[in-house]
Amino acid sequence: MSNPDVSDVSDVSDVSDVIVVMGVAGTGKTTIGPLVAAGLGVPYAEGDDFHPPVNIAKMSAGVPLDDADRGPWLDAIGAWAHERAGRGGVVSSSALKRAYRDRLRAAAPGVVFLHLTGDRALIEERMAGRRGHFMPAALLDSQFATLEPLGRDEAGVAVDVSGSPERIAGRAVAALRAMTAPA
Ligand SMILES: Nc1ncnc2c1ncn2[C@@H]1O[C@H](COP(=O)(O)OP(=O)(O)OP(=O)(O)O)[C@@H](O)[C@H]1O
Ligand SMILES: O=C(O)[C@H](O)[C@@H](O)[C@H](O)[C@H](O)CO
Repeated sequence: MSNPDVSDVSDVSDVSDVIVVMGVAGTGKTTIGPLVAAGLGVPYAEGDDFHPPVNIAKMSAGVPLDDADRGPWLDAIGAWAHERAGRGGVVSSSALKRAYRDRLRAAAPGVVFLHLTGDRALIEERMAGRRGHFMPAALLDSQFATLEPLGRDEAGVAVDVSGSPERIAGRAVAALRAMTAPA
């Protein structure tokens, strides 16, 4: 099937890799991540929950995080990924720079990235419709400016975020299964 729905794959639960759902703010990590975790039969952790309050306050005030702000947050996510190694899990983290992904890989060497990619206009529109979230859409420029897409040597897949969450998650699970299947 060319466009599997996530329900097609939700009965299989043998993925032992830890998946980091990455991408700019508003790309759908919080929406798609739990669906991918359900499809793989593994637990989901929300990356925003690992931020210290000072980071949330900074973003709420419209100020982008810098490398120093993101360090302890990445380490907390890396610790979760390490703890799940060999048992599987899905965790969200913007992981915008390669150096941030290097830091996550240092903590959890087998980690695989799922990059949710999308058109800036689409993501901005979705962010504008989001209510009660600390992240202002005004920070989207800095998110795209900071983003370094996956390199060819980085374990991971990129999935476009057009369409329904179920369709996106279905494509993501299929792509992850294809790349993590034993040779
Ligand atoms: N495929 C989709 N179709 C329609 N709306 C979507 C889709 N995916 C996400 N959304 C909506 O877009 C908004 C942003 O999605 P979400 O909060 O999941 O992004 P995020 O990457 O987790 O953002 P952040 O990094 O800022 O926490 C939400 O209001 C969500 O409901
Ligand atoms: O690296 C960053 O700039 C931050 O982690 C953000 O990406 C937020 O976590 C998230 O996007 C807010 O909703």
